[in-house]
Amino acid sequence: MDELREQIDECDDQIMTALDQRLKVVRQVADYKKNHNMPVKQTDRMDQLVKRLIDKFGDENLTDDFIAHLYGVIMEHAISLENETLS
Ligand SMILES: C=C(O[C@@H]1C=C(C(=O)O)C=C[C@H]1O)C(=O)O
Repeated sequence: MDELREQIDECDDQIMTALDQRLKVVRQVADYKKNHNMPVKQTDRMDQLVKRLIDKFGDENLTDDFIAHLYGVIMEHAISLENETLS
């Protein structure tokens, strides 16, 4: 049991490291949009992104609904940070 939970902790560390890296890139995207007068929220990109992830990773663990929900939360947070960056 301890060994299994260590594996879960390692997975969580990887997830958080990847999310932090993603948000650093999002801040760069915010700067680009500011310089090019582009809107922060881009629903076409968000839809394409979720579709790509579902096509690539969707299975009995990562269900379509879970991927859509998870990335809804992640992208709304990204949009909040972008708006903060621009204000
Ligand atoms: C990061 C961007 O800004 C917003 C956030 C997105 C994201 O977190 O992936 C995607 C589209 C935009 O609504 C982007 O336009 O690429």
